[in-house]
Amino acid sequence: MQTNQLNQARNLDLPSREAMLHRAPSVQQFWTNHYDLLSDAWKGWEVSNSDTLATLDSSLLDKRLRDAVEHAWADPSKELAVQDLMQEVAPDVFEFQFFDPQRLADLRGYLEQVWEAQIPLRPPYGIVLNRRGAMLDSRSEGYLAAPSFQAFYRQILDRYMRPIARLLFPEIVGYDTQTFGFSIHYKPNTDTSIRPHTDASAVTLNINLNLPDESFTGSNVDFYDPSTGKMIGLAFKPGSAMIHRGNVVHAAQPITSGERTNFVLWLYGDYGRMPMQGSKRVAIDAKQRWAVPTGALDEFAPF
Ligand SMILES: O=C(O)CCC(=O)C(=O)O
Ligand SMILES: [Fe+2]
Repeated sequence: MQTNQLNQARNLDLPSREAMLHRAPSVQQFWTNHYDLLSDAWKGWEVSNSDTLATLDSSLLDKRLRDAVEHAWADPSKELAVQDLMQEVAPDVFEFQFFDPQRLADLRGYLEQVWEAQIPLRPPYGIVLNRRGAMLDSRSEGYLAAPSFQAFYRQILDRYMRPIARLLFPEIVGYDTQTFGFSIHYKPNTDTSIRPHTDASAVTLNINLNLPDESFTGSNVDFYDPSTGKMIGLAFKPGSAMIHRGNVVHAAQPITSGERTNFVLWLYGDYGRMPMQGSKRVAIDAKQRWAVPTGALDEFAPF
């Protein structure tokens, strides 16, 4: 009975933030031991909230992007129309409109209901422990396992992110079979910034979820420009996305007012493999880009 599991999940004793910060073995054990219970609880939650939960589908995405991507799936020779929507804003960093800002309220409303569900969610601790973030991929314990969210997440990765990434960074083909994702939230005095780092991904898609009236100051994401040795500061707009190779050094500047919410999605190869730095861009046929890998997802998680 999923309602029973929903109650059981809500009554679990969560590890303390202290223990999470120290990455105590008991914390990992907590999430591993309760993996199935928590997944079932999210299923039960979705059933009992089906009347009020927004429908998550491609209608939330920018229409131009959706149309160009749909055409490319139907006829890969049309893929350049997708590339035309991408703007190179730093060397090998591309910005484009991902969500329709007017539709983001549906997604954010859904995520608000997720927070109110009182089902334990594991926060991401890639570099820092982000308090109001969640793991999104089924390989991660304590992930957001609600089936409708998972279908949406998979659609974003398989139908949008992977072919777009292959178009921009052809050398990642074969290093893009596996998926990973988390959400992050910045707010002054809580989680404010991330120091310079690279991601353990072949490619990263970072999508902003701020509503049009949710402005913020600070919180630029800086990307390293190897030609000048300097960082280029870029600002997210509601629903905009940046896509870059995981090995580009980047950092999030402190947020000084407001809040910022993003989804961060990664692709890499089986068991975390990544292309070699500077590996050759091999030309491939457009048809190979617009395809979903047929192998199974493995269980490797970078954090
Ligand atoms: O602040 C951002 O949007 C970037 C986050 C990031 O680089 C990361 O979580 O690895
Ligand atoms: Fe990063």
